[in-house]
Amino acid sequence: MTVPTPTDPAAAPAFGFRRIATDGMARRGEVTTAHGAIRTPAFMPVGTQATVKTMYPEQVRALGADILLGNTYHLMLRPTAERVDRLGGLHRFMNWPHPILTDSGGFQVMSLAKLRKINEQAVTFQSHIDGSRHVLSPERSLEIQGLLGSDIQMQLDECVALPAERAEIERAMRLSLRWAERSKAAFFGKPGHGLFAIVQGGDDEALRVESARALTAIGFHGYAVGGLAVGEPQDVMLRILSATTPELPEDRPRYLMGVGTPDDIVESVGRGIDMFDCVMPTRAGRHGQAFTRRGKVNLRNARHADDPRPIDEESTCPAARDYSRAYLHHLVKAEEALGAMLLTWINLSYYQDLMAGLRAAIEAGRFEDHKAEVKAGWARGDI
Ligand SMILES: CNc1nc2c(CCc3ccc(C(F)(F)F)cc3)c3[nH]c(N)nc(=O)c3cc2[nH]1
Repeated sequence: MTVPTPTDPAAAPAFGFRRIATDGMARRGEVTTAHGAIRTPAFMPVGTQATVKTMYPEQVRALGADILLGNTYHLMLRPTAERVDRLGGLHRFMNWPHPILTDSGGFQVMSLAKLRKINEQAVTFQSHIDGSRHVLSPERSLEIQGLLGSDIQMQLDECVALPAERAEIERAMRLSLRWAERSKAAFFGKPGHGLFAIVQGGDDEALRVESARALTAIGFHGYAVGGLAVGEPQDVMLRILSATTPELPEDRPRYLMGVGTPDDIVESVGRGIDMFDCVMPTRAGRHGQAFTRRGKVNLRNARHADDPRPIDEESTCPAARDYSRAYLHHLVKAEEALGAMLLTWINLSYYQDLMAGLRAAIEAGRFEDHKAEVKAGWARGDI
């Protein structure tokens, strides 16, 4: 195959980000990619194995999702990136003709694979599916993401779980910086496709500032804040964000990886984050939990057995409006598939409504008031 000549990612014509409004540190923006635009602040549903579990792609789109996440680690193992490429790429494969972001796979290797080893060159590991051996280097990760055809590609990085020794955090942060350089050199920026770097540095503000400044100097289409939502308390995450986002370019999107609860998202938007992903709305849905504007409801709880009310009669989502809590409770207890489907629908709908509300509030210059209103709703507790 022809070796693509690397281009400077910053030069790719159609990939872009524009800020429409700002309110304090909060930003209302729009990312443009080869497969369409992403309204920010944005929540990106997780589609690990080329599907958002229990949802049709048309449904996910109808809820207002502009972009989905796919996973290099899972898809390289099954069905393999080469097969997805032969079948027309991930957009065609999963019938999602809108933007897709893929993670680089390192995080999943460290949390899922067996016998994994990391060195300067790459991560090597054995598949959790069949034990086969694999090598994931910064270059191979981008080759896979390119074969999948994802619109936003992530550099390969090393994320350390917290708490961790400073020396360990520093080692992983510097390796990730060297891998960022190699990723930029290897990135073949087709028009409308972007490469994001990932800031590391654990819970150490000085290391975070060093990582953010070094990555900004290299130059990327966007910047993710990695190494968080790995067990640290919310106040630590927010302190790190407050130290990190001011060091990132204002005219590029920022993506906080793996975050989070509705409260995490509102607080992080207020600290200058534009893009979020989290398994919570989908995973919690499969476990019987509903996210609502009045807080979380656990439909496994017997108190719902005779409750004829829907989850939220004012919701535009049929799953939250047309089904009783008693019925949802029954489905969850009976472990019926429809239970997971309806609750996932409810949760993704709530997360997209939350993001739409934040976007409107920033545009109207009333982010702080809106934040207070949303938090008051969660505190009502009469759910
Ligand atoms: C849950 N907390 C968390 N998730 C984190 C993730 C994964 C994000 C992700 C991407 C794609 C998918 C897919 F399933 F939809 F594909 C699922 C999850 C990180 N990823 C990288 N590269 N660096 C990090 O430092 C990092 C930190 C993370 N904290």
